[in-house]
Amino acid sequence: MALLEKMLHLYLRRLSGKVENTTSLLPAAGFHKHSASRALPAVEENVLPENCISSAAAVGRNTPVKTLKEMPGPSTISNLIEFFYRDGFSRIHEIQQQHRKEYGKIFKSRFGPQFVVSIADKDMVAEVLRAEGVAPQRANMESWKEYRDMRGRATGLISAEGEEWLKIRSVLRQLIMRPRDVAVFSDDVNSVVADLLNRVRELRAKQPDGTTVLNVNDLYFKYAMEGVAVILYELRLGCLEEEIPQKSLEYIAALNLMFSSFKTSMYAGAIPKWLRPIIPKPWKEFCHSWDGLFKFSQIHVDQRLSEIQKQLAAGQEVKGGLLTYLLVSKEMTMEEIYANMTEMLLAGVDTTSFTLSWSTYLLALNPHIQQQIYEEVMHTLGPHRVPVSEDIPKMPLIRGLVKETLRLFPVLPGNGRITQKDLVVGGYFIPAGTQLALCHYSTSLDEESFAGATDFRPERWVRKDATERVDNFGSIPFGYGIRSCIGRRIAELEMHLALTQLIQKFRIEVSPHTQVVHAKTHGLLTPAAPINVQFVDRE
Ligand code: HEM
Repeated sequence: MALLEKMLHLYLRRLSGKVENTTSLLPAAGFHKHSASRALPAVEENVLPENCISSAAAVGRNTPVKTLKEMPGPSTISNLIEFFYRDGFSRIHEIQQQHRKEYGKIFKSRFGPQFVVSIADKDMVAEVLRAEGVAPQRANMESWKEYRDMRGRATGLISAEGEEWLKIRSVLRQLIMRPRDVAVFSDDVNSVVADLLNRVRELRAKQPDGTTVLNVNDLYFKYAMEGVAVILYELRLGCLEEEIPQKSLEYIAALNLMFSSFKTSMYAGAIPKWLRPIIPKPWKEFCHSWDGLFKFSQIHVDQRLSEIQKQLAAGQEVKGGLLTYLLVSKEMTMEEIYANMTEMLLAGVDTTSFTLSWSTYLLALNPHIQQQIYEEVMHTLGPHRVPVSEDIPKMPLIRGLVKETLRLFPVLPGNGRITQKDLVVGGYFIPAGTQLALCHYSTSLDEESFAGATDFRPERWVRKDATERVDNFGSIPFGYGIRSCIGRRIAELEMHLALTQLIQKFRIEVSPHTQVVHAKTHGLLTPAAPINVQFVDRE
């Protein structure tokens, strides 16, 4: 009883924001933990439809199907201890592995009223994703929707469902889903990369050895923010300047605050409404951070709208990028534009910056691999030519570098789905409405799919012969199918152009300040300590 009390106490402390929490910017990424402001209808564990025989190839024909009741999994009490007593929230990726070892490739968990089936096998993940309907549901977004209803805001792509989601997705997918759609942003992104290179030079000059840059993620956060802003809002914020303009400083401070308070308030979704008067802080912070995020987007969207109106009034031709198109085409309402700009900014900064940080760390630790990639860059571009998006397919190792980084450190270590129809997976009957956790970290590090799974081998993505065949469902860092990451091509463009030029200009090396950096889950898979490396001039 004392233990239960202690766990409840810890739980409430977390909920009230006194303990750092670890939720995700993308609701599905953090699996189930912030998706239950209104619990899903209880899943009946002991049910099988009549004459239920599995047709799934994985279990063979005419195999009797088992019920969820028969599925193994950790007990509720051991889950509570793991997550709330042993701070499992910062080790979700490791717990995935541990549970897979203990219970197999498909197992169930219960978190209070929430019931989750976890799938840690690439073939079963493929089965689930291939069976998706036209508008898959990732997680229960009730708390996001509640905020939007309360403020009269629209839902964006992350939070929308059904018809609403289909409408927004069909507008955005024609603008940014294919590499050639985002190729038009190459010059804008390259102007941000030029600032990134300058900033590296400025930062290392401040260190006694003249080469070390401390905490590269801080640098990449600003790069990613500037990169997404130039594409989404068609403007430069000046985040990478030595003297950041006051106006931009305020934006950065506001955004940082929003990001951090957003992270500490995600538990709002886990608190039942009736408990809010007793524990008001998470919901208040949740609303406060959304207010800030929407305000930021609205300022920039309105600013662009007024520029367009002035151009039109002066009889000038209106030219521009993504935002201009959305404003001019009127395919979305103003509220939908605000909501999507807000949610895309939210989804596009940390994801890209953590991946760049991990790539940099892996390059520093593996100089011989870095040398191979450098030679490829030299062969394609020489020492001075700035790459454009058409150059990227000619540099398969640059692409392999990003893929391999995301395999070893999938920034979203897991994803979610709520099944929309009855399924048989791994021999178990899973009724519609069941919450699934797709364990991407675990499948990414599976020896069966990736020989030498813990080794950093970007070239495994280049060779596609029988021995090194890469199975895509083993590592799907951007998700799969119709509900996959809409910003994938934007993120890849930003990462490919930045990494190519960093490798072209600098040798990235470990420094005496470099420490062993492990991953921790903070919603996303983040470096648990600062990454400090040297950037040594190539020439
Ligand atoms: C390394 C960078 C990134 C990674 C690894 C990543 C990964 C993901 C993943 C795994 C999902 C869920 C997909 C699914 O459920 O199947 C997702 C969704 C999403 N991402 Fe990304 N993302 C990245 C960058 C970005 C960027 C730069 C943007 C925006 C500019 C963005 C916007 C979104 C949006 C709006 C969704 C929701 C899509 C929907 O529900 O239809 N992401 N992302």
